[in-house]
Amino acid sequence: MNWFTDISVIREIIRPLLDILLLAVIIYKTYSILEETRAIQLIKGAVIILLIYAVAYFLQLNTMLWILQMLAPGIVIGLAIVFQPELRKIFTSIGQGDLFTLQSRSKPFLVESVLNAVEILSKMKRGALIIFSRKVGLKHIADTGTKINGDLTTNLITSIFSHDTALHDGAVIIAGGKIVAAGCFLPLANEPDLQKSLGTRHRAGLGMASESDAVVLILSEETGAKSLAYDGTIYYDLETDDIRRELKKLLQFSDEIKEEQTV
Ligand SMILES: Nc1ncnc2c1ncn2[C@@H]1O[C@H](COP(=O)(O)OP(=O)(O)OP(=O)(O)O)[C@@H](O)[C@H]1O
Repeated sequence: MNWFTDISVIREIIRPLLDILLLAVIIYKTYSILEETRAIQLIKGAVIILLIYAVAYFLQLNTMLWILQMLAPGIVIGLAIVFQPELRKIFTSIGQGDLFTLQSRSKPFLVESVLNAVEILSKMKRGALIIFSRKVGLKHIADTGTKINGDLTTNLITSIFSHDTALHDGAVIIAGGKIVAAGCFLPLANEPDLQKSLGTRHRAGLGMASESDAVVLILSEETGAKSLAYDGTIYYDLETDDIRRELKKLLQFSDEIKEEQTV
């Protein structure tokens, strides 16, 4: 009998605890993914609508309640469409079992190889588009280009972008410490606020950073400006030291040091 009471006590305590713990982790992870994207506005908007609903409910403002109830399904569907990239990020993150993973170290020498190449290319007045894959797989993007699977070296990056070969056009994808593919086609950002002077290379970089968690390094052929795009935002014309610091910070989330990582 004792063991039976013990089990039911454990069940009574462990089950709600587990329930709360899982919910807290999901809410926290969702918030941390959303916080660096435009979806934070979505959360603020949702909180305001909920507050209006609560006030209308307690004061029995029937017309307001009726309107909110009528609009609710439309709002949910509309938001799901507008924030589809952010939702995809959340579900991919959950699907890849990242909820409980700890941050891993970045490999500083990989960052240095890329930065050296960018310096050389900048002096040669060449443009470049370099994608660092993080947790979200980029196989569908790598498939649009030419598979390389070569070691990440300054020479390889420089030669990809410095010659007028088919590979210099498009983006290079880096994952697992390797140059996985080159000449890749990226989705273009549909950002009305983006500076008019920024052309398709920058739009493609921002598009990639909006649709995935990738970090994108963009070297402008025209101005030599080096920019980073990540979490749906482009940071234009940064100093090399700032790029180095940001890359090391951002890529510590990367699986790029895990040999088993796929694109
Ligand atoms: N969707 C895309 N995916 C990958 N690369 C792209 C894409 N669109 C453009 N590019 C790259 O950008 C190059 C054209 O850059 P463009 O001059 O239009 O843009 P930009 O942002 O003004 O860049 P820059 O300052 O280097 O001139 C193309 O030759 C190609 O290499």
